[in-house]
Amino acid sequence: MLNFSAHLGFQFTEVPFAARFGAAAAAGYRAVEFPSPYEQDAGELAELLARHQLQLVQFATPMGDGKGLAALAGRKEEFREGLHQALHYARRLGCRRLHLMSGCAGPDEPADATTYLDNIRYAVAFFADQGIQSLIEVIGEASAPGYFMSRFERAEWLFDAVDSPGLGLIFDSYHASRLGGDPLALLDAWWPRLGHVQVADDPGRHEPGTGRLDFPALFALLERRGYPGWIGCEYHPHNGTEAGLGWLAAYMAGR
Ligand SMILES: O=C(O)[C@H](O)C(=O)CO
Ligand SMILES: [Mg+2]
Repeated sequence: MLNFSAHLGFQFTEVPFAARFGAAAAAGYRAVEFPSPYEQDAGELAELLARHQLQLVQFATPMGDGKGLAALAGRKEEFREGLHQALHYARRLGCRRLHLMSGCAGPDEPADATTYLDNIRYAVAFFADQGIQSLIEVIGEASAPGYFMSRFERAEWLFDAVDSPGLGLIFDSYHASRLGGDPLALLDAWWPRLGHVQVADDPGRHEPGTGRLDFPALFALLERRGYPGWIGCEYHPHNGTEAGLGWLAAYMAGR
């Protein structure tokens, strides 16, 4: 049976951030994820996770003022300093996966492959020593203009160059579909490097079942492969988080 994690940046936004932990647990989730814990005190977050018996599945290293820093030529020092802050939170929160976001290039913010590769290699080694897996995710430019890690071809280049089990892919069904690929074929091809999965339907980025993606087939593939990890529910609820959990109840009932 597959395991699902609530994405607290997308779901349960009807209530303030601290209340989302209890709401997710009450809805049956045993794990959560959200990109940035740094505005909250690590001790308070640890207490919320413990009180609601939730695991924290993954979060991102400090993202600067946007979607990360790893490929930004002028921000190498800031990226590397951020790894220490991320490690502090990961240890305190018992989290074993960290997302290294590439950042978005802009007119005054150059990004390049050499900076990115150096930084990813450095971070993968830094976290692997601590038993933490580093993750990258392909996010299309339509969702994040200028995002450096915006194509699966580029991810292939990165994985070949880094060549370490300490690096895994976040496969996000929505971005995979938006990029024009066949999400099932992509998921299958990326299986050996899979570190985490996120789901949302396309179009709309709402609940599974609201668009054209074949989630029964996607879940069957993950089950067949014996996927041991978590599936983050990174979608915008169409009509309220709890009202939109029917797809998950249906999946659970079918197991
Ligand atoms: O944009 C995404 O899909 C990422 O997973 C994300 O939100 C990280 O902040
Ligand atoms: Mg995602």
